[in-house]
Amino acid sequence: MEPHVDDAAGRQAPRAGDAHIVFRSLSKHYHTARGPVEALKGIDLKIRRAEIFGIIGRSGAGKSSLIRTINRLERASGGSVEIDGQDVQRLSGNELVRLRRRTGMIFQHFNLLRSKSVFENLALPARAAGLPRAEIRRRVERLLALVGLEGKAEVFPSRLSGGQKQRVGIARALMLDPEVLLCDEATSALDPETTQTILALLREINRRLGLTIVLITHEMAVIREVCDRVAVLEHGELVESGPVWQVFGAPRHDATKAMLAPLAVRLPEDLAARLREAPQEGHDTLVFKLDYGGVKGRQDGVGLGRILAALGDRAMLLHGGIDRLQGHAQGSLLVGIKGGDARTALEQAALIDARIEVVGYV
Ligand SMILES: Nc1ncnc2c1ncn2[C@@H]1O[C@H](COP(=O)(O)OP(=O)(O)OP(=O)(O)O)[C@@H](O)[C@H]1O
Repeated sequence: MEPHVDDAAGRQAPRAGDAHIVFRSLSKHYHTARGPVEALKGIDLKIRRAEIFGIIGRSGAGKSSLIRTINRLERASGGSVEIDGQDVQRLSGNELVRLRRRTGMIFQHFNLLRSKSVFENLALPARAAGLPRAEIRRRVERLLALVGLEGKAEVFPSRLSGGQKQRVGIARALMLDPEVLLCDEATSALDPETTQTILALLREINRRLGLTIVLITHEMAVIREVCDRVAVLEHGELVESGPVWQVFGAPRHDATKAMLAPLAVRLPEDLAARLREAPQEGHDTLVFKLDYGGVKGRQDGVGLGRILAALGDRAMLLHGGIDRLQGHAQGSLLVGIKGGDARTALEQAALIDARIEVVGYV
């Protein structure tokens, strides 16, 4: 098929999946009274056009510093950040203004002007960009409809719920038709139900407008719900990245495992209370965990026949379940085998295509 050509110079039109934002050996340090703080160290990362990309990390890992280098709210100390091949570090004043128009941003606390109506909040950046009045009015109407706030143009932010304020924030970020939307903890101030509706809206915007969305969050459920790929930062370094099903299905780095721990299947309290390290009188059921996920090719589910064939009919499913993440089966099953000799049981379990961890005996 002929490549689609979009401009007079014959350049190829950007396509979903192309590299859109590229960090090369990016570093950032801050000068503080107590000396330099290395917030980012040698980050190499590509974010693709039209994907939803999540950045996670514990507090102080460098998430805000990283996202803020994209629209140069922070300058890098070394390396580069490119958008469509353009090094944002090298932009002149006017080019920087244009870059900021191409990268909308939304914030945890919405950052709306309280003394201005919704209309005015949306109109301000457009006026600064020199858009004609009629066009501003058209855009405000279209975007308020897109975010589900028709009829709210004259309302003041104080009369809106948190979720509605974030919808205004999203509409404002879209006023200048950006190609990138940066989300800085955009749902962290919202209750779980409102979070779901905002995430659904971000998904819809991503699909309908083909926007590249980069979000930082400390909420793993947000990443799981909405992101295509994810990167994990720890002490300013990129420690792992990949599709969410892979990183969440089989986390490799301790920082990732620690952040995902709250989502992990754990031994229920009643069993945990009876748990022993070795078999004893009355504690002779070997308990182990089978972890499924993060493995290429396992899309259909987990074969019960194989579990039964390997572990025999003394095996009991104690707890857990299998979920689906981006079309991949993943989850954990806690299995018990009564009176089983641990070694034989584990050798048998190894025949099942899962990661195995002995929990103890109950
Ligand atoms: N303006 C600044 N001046 C000095 N140090 C800073 C500044 N901004 C961030 N830092 C330091 O840089 C490191 C990375 O901070 P950053 O805010 O990027 O991390 P984060 O992962 O976003 O953290 P959090 O989840 O707590 O917001 C931290 O050690 C932080 O204290």
